[in-house]
Amino acid sequence: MGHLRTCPSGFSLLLQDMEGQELPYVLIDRIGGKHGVYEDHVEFLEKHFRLVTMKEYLENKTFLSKKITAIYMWYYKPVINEELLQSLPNLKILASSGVGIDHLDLNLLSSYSVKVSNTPFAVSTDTADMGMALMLASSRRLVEGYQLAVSPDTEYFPADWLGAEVSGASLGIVGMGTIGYKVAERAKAFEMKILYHNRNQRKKEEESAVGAIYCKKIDDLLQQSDFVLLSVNLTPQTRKLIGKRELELMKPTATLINISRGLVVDQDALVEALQNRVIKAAALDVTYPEPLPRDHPLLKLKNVIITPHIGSATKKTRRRMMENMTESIEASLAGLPVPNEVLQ
Ligand SMILES: O=C(O)C(=O)CO
Repeated sequence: MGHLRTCPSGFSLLLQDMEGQELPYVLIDRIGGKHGVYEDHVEFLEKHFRLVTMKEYLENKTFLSKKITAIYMWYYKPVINEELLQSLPNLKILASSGVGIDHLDLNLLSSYSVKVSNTPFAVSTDTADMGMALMLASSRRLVEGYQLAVSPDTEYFPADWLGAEVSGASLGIVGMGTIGYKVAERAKAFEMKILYHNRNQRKKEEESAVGAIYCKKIDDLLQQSDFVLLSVNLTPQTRKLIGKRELELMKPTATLINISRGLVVDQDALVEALQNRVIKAAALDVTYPEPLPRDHPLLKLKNVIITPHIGSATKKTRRRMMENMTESIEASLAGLPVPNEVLQ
């Protein structure tokens, strides 16, 4: 007899009747703390899986190594290496939180016949919102404004304290995937002129829905944009995509916004460009490393705002990511097509 199990996001699986059967053993790094699975997700996860923390696994490796069939990778942990993969002969799937997969060696995982999933659709709306938040905060100098407002000896309404307008400005989106497109939808409401650069041109109807103009050459986008927003995946092709040359092509009044990965930008070149006012400002949700060393020059510049990689950090989105990861693991272990499988 089978029964229908419905996950909260509506994905349904016809599973074998599990009554009396053990739940699948799923390896996690830890519960709570930095990188740990959120404590308020645990009740849900434990209805589906027998969670095994790394600590528990290392203490009882002989028994657990054959039992574990999935890894639930919450924010880059546990770290996957050959030694771990060799020790898990029955591992079928690694479910990774978030959209980026640059922290994974897909060739290595596939050589152990391990499927990989991520959660691209769960994170796209919040990450696009974050791009807009950074653009607005940087152009209207919110952080500096807050400091001015709370300073004990400040004078209000200083004549030289002016920001730049977002409405009506031009926005160049580098990487027009799901997140980039959602940024464009938001920017349209701000009456921005939208340019984009992408490996492939979007369909005409998608372009006209947001009024976006395709730039086959990234240089054209860089030269024309008041704001350049990076929403590309980090791959060998996009590593340090924005370097000295590209920064010099940008307008001296332009702002660079990065919601993708720190390594898409040559950070030394960025520091130099900001110090020498080659570009006006930067607003970064991502850097390398994360966090930056406390004495890093980017942390000292007034024309930079930095947030701690919080693109998808809202309660609902993190919950949806966890549900998506659960669905992918269950589908894989049931031999069904895996939602959000990362195909090589
Ligand atoms: O989902 C990801 O990979 C993110 O970094 C979101 O900010």
